[in-house]
Amino acid sequence: MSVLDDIVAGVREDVAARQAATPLAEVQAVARDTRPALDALAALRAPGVGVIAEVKRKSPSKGALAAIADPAALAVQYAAGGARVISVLTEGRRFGGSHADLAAVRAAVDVPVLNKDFVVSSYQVHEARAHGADLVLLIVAALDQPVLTGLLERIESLGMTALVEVHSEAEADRALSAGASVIGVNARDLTTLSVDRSTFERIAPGLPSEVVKIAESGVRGPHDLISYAGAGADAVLVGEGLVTAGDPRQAVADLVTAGSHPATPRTTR
Ligand SMILES: O=C(O)c1ccccc1NCC(=O)[C@H](O)[C@H](O)COP(=O)(O)O
Repeated sequence: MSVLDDIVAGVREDVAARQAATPLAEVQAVARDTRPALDALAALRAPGVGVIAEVKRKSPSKGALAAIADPAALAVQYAAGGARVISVLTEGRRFGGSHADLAAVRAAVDVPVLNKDFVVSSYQVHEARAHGADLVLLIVAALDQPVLTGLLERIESLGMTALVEVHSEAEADRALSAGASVIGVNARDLTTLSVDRSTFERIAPGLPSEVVKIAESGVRGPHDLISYAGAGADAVLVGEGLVTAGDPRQAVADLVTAGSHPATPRTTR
């Protein structure tokens, strides 16, 4: 079984347990009372290369990364450094996250918040909204085409934005067919877990100019952001490089400075 299949199997079990405890109608009722989603597309289309800063405790590839006792405090540091979006990993078994993390971050910052998880059912989309998410990740490799399209439509019907993650040209075609307007190219191979930044350079130039292009994984400093920007990134998504930094606010600020430098290229729309 691949890492992705293993993670998704655990997610399905956890979702079934949550749904048995809290029926969809209750989650939807909470979602209806939640502040409307922020316009993440506008944030991602702002000038300069944006930084999506991730709250990430551990991962299958690296194990424990950072204790993060107070995810909201970390998110406040990220926002103070100029992060355009905060990403919160909510998968529990392999990443140590939770919806409580998502809600705490949402309450602490004013920038859009991404729910980064392995979403395979519409129940999770409603959970994301009920906990204040503005964006929701969809991983093409984990979804067949009708489910991908249906989840994307559900996300948008709730006023949120879908970040559709791909690892190959074929997956990028599927993301576009489903109607994605924000596509993340993840440099981390979900079979080997190795990071190859050239994946973005290969896939991004083939995406339509109006699609927002996010380079995910492998950013360890401004030089990586500049390199992704040269290949057309509108934003980078950074986890490990920030949660392991001594000063996360400064680490984000250094990336933001690199991303807003006039010499840093960015796709023109
Ligand atoms: O990080 C992992 O090991 C991982 C393994 C399997 C599926 C997803 C995984 N990570 C999720 C992400 O996409 C990253 O957290 C995100 O892109 C940030 O990456 P990084 O800056 O390299 O921590």
